[in-house]
Amino acid sequence: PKTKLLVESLKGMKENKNDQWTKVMRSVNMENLRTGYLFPEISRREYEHSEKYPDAKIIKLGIGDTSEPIPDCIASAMAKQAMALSTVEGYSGYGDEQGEKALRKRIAEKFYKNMDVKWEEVFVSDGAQCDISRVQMLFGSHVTVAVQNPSFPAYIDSSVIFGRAGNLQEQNGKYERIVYMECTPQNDFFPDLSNTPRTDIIFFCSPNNPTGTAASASQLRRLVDFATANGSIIVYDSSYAAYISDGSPTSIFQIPGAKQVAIEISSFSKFAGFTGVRLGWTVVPKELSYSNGFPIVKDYDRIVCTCFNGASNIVQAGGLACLSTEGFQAVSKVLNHYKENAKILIEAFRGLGMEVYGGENAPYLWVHFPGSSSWEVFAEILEKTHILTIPGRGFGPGGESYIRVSSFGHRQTILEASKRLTSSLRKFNFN
Ligand SMILES: Cc1ncc(COP(=O)(O)O)c(CN[C@@H](CCC(=O)O)C(=O)O)c1O
Repeated sequence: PKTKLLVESLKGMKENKNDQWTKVMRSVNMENLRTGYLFPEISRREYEHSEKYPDAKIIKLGIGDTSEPIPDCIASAMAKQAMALSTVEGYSGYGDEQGEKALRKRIAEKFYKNMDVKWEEVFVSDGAQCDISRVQMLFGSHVTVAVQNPSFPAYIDSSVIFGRAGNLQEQNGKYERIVYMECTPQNDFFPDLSNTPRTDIIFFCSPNNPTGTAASASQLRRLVDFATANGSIIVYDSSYAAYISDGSPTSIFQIPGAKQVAIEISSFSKFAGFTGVRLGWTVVPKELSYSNGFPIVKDYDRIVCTCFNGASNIVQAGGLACLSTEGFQAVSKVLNHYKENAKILIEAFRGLGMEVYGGENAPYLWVHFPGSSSWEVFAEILEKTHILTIPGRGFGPGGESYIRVSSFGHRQTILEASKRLTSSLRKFNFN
């Protein structure tokens, strides 16, 4: 297969007779990424549609990008920090690559109370997306990976880039070395671990993108027991934990024993509107070790120091403000706005007799169109209502016949989307 990829890349070079080429061969892992990353493709479709219908008011319920302004007390804290940099006494240069101690301590207190997570195990970053790849740097290309199916694409695509996915199997759209753990309404979106092969790494996202469901304490207990029995490492993505409304665990570290088997990645993006500001964190417990007993946190610290020079001091000031009493009350109000949006959209789809999952513990609805191609449903909804969603197939084979609908948006926009969907979906003929 590698030869096949090499031949293809050489063929690619021959088609381009005029360009000046280097003599450096393209990575076979990059060659193996056979499709573009999902979200830029959605943006491209949006652009195409806006070209076709220049007067249409496109409603964006696709990419999970927040829409409401950052509360003033938080933006002011960032502005204040920015202005301080213009003074001799306020100026500061490189900070600790692991993050400012005050913010690390505040994150540990706010999100990991009574979970025995120490501030020294919290690494502040420029976002969860980047940390997914930094965590991947911890492991060799021989390492085996399991993901939920459907799954946020970054876990699969970064595994391909790091050479631990094998080749894409065209017939089923799966990478041959990745274990896909089926998550469906039939199994309450939690994989059947008794039929799941052992892998070194298990990526697990809860609340889940794209299904919008949150794993229960008993399910996560089973996941931790499974990883403990197999000597595996769970990479747990809790980027949507702030949306949990039904008492499900907000962290894997609420489960006893998780500190011996899990790393947790999280983000300010979705609860504080920091998608463009860029702030996240990763918890690597001191108890977590490789098979030779070496503490993984030491390698993660080395990676952070070598590959990342720390999150912006201005942004970290914003992060601290988010976690103040005033700041967290303010962002909680915005969270409730998005939760209300989700209820409006659920009502619209359920009013049409559709199967809708998620939306209670996450800002995503997972809407089922049995027997339909998700890309066709996506295209038909965009064409008929000028509403952008995301085809479930973009999250893996398990997403076929679903679309993901995000609840980020101004209230008027969501009400307009609800009206359009209600009036138009009845006429759709999905089969
Ligand atoms: C599960 C999960 N983890 C991490 C991230 C990224 O977090 P940052 O802290 O902002 O880096 C997202 C964003 N998913 C969004 C945006 C997709 C994108 O543009 O990459 C989504 O699924 O629509 C996510 O859904």
